[in-house]
Amino acid sequence: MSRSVTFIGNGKMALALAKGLSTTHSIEVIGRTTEAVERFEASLGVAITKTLYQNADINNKNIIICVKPANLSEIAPLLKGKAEALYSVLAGTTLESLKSVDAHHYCRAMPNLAAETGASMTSLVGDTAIKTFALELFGTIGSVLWLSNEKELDIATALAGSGPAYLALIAEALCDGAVREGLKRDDAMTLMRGLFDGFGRLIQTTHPALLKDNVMSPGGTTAAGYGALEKGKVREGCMEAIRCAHERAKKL
Ligand SMILES: NC(=O)C1=CN([C@@H]2O[C@H](COP(=O)(O)OP(=O)(O)OC[C@H]3O[C@@H](n4cnc5c(N)ncnc54)[C@H](O)[C@@H]3O)[C@@H](O)[C@H]2O)C=CC1
Ligand SMILES: O=C(O)[C@@H]1CCC=N1
Repeated sequence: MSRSVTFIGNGKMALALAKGLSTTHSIEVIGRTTEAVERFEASLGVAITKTLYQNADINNKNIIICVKPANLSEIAPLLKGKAEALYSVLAGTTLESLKSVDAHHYCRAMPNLAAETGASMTSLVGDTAIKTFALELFGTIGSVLWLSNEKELDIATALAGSGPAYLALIAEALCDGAVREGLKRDDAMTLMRGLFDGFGRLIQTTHPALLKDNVMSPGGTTAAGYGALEKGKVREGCMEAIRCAHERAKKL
């Protein structure tokens, strides 16, 4: 395996990305403790190069930084050498502030948790000299979209970065509703998973408004349920979720 990536941080996002990338790339993880990087390797199920911050040399490497935004200033001085490229998944953290880590090129990426199944929707922005490489790297773990500026990336964070959590709320609530009506929990979960799978495919080629029109029969069940969603202000709630998440990204 000739291609390699180095992760800084060993949390949920690093693991999801490493799961998606480990079939095509060799993986190095820089972490705080031997136990943490060993746990990471065990969860990944693939042998990795395990490095602690005190020994970290990022010279000429492709780095994906996956720590919390607040940890960047603490970590930057610990990294020796000049990276080939620094890819950051840190929400709201600007390209300018990434320069506290020495690198030839900088890129912000906003993947989501579906990276672990090779189905992330990842937005990217940064140094156009590495655009092709970045699109290919993150293309390994799903779909990619290169955006024009960082403001757009912060909005993309609210939509596709945080999005799995919003859809999880809908998924759980729909199951709860079915259970309240008397369906067994396991059956409700099976139906919900099948629903999301089919919907995920349909929405690739059908506009959401048309999809809804095709499901809703006059005076039928969908119209009754849809009315309840509008009464519950689900549409407004979704738009507010994006606004609040975007506001938060700007403050991180
Ligand atoms: N979880 C998600 O779905 C997504 C997360 N992100 C971004 O990924 C980054 C990591 O998030 P998660 O993996 O969810 O969080 P996490 O809490 O699972 O992992 C954070 C990791 O940061 C490292 N860390 C924490 N404190 C540290 C310190 N003081 N010094 C050095 N390293 C430290 C540790 O390796 C820890 O595992 C965040 O910046 C977040 O904005 C981006 C897209 C999606
Ligand atoms: O909640 C967060 O801040 C991160 C960024 C996108 C998903 N999780």
